[in-house]
Amino acid sequence: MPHYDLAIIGSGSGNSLITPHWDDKRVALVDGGTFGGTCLNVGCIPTKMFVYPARLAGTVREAGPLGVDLELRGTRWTDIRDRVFGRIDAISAAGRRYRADELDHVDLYEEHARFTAPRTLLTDSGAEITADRIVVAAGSRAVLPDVPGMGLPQVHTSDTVMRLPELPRRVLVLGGGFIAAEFAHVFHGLGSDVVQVNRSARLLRQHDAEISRRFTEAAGRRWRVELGHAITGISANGDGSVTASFAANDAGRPLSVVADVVLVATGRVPNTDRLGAGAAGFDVGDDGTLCVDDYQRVLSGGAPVDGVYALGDVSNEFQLKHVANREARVVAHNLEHPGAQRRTDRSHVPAAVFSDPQIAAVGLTETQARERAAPGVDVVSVVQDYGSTAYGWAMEDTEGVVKLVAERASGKLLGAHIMGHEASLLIQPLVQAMAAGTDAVTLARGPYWIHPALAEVVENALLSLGVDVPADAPL
Ligand SMILES: Cc1cc2nc3c(=O)[nH]c(=O)nc-3n(C[C@H](O)[C@H](O)[C@H](O)COP(=O)(O)OP(=O)(O)OC[C@H]3O[C@@H](n4cnc5c(N)ncnc54)[C@H](O)[C@@H]3O)c2cc1C
Ligand SMILES: NC(=O)c1ccc[n+]([C@@H]2O[C@H](COP(=O)([O-])OP(=O)(O)OC[C@H]3O[C@@H](n4cnc5c(N)ncnc54)[C@H](O)[C@@H]3O)[C@@H](O)[C@H]2O)c1
Repeated sequence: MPHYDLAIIGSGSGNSLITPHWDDKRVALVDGGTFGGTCLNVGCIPTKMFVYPARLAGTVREAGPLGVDLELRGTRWTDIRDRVFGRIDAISAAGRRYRADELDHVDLYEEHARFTAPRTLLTDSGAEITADRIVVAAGSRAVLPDVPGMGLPQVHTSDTVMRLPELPRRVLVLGGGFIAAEFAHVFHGLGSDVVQVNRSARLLRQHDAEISRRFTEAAGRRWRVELGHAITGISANGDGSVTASFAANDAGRPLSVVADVVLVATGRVPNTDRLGAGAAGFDVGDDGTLCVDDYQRVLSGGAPVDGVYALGDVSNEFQLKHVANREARVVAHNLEHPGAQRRTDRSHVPAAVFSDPQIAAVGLTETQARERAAPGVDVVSVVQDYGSTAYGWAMEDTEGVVKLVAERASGKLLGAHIMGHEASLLIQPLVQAMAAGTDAVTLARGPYWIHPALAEVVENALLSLGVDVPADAPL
């Protein structure tokens, strides 16, 4: 039975734990999927490499009102796909080769493993691995509704839909979250007829209600959006297409949609259930996450298990790569400095939805801020249009908004929500301010804001927020 100083389940964010500290020690890296994990192979990176060309195609629509008559002669799906995976597959292969062949102190196990005891793993081929320290970085996977037809070859998840042999003529997108919003934009932008069907009444409903409402309307202006319908089944038609059937949530009419490809984007679950967490006695949350404390130590009966850590989608509810990366840095430190353990700070985690329009958010929604406000604390909010700034005029923008939520008396920023061009860039000064504890007045009046950059919409939102301005505030 091989024994290691460190065993890691998952070659996504887990791969970054193999620092020079381990050069003179023995490390096992176990991954039953594609080397490099979700973000690299089927997640953040390839999706954004599809989003960008889809966005370029969309500029044709935006240019006309500005007096620039562009014509879209077509998009080349196979060229786009091959550019994306030509780059990504090579990175995954090189990473795999490095770990498998070039590092004497690392053993790569390319199979699924589960715990049989807190520091013992059993792989599918029967190899038993013990280690002084084990890190679980096993990620999450897509879940599909339990209805007939989900096994049809036309039905895809984000794992497979980017490798299609050709651009489908008709795409049905199921769901109203991040993945659905991004892929509806990709396929619409590249030229497919897209129908997005969501069970609830708004898209991106975890977002601030104002943003969610505005995004639902904006998406409906681009592709067909059907709300309040739950899938009941998918059946194959004789011509290679499928028909998906939906029941209305209320007394409304049922719906059926014919499509060549169905993308199911109805959420992801942590891979905890396939890890033998029960055999090891680890705590599992109601949402299926492996329970960890602030130091990323896996818990058993509420107490940390010596030497066992977890990070990323398997153990946090964010399911975001920048959170997994941060947690990996904390775990790497804690493995290397057992006497000086550090905590993960998750207080101001931003996220962006790379759809059209783009969305970015950090902190509380207005509803959450009002519900959570301490007695006597007044919460204020503002919605500032991109179109109220000079750059917004240049763009002839009619959709973009910055929404801010803050405490009136202290000016403390509680939440920021942006929809529109490069929302993911515009939000970053607000993320920085919230992380550093900079109040709205100081952020608005301290630094210079470049004129007439689009960032002025953030400056103007801060200035119109309605927080109290101290007498000695910068002018
Ligand atoms: C379509 C899509 C787009 C996304 N876009 C973004 C984005 O733009 N920005 C963002 O921040 N996040 C995005 N995410 C989320 C992001 O990809 C994840 O949060 C991140 O990859 C999680 O990293 P991880 O290390 O926790 O897990 P992963 O990268 O999933 O790694 C887990 C690895 O563990 C392996 N594994 C699992 N169980 C076992 C086992 N029992 N034995 C052996 N191996 C096992 C798997 O094969 C996998 O390789 C996206 C996700 C998807 C699906
Ligand atoms: N840009 C990014 O950062 C990015 C991009 C993609 C994915 N991600 C991460 O991946 C995670 C998973 O993405 P996702 O879009 O699959 O999940 P999600 O949780 O964002 O959305 C799931 C959607 O599916 C719907 N749904 C759930 N069960 C359903 C059912 N049975 N029938 C119909 N609809 C159903 C939900 O109402 C919701 O609209 C996200 O939470 C996010 O953290 C991030």
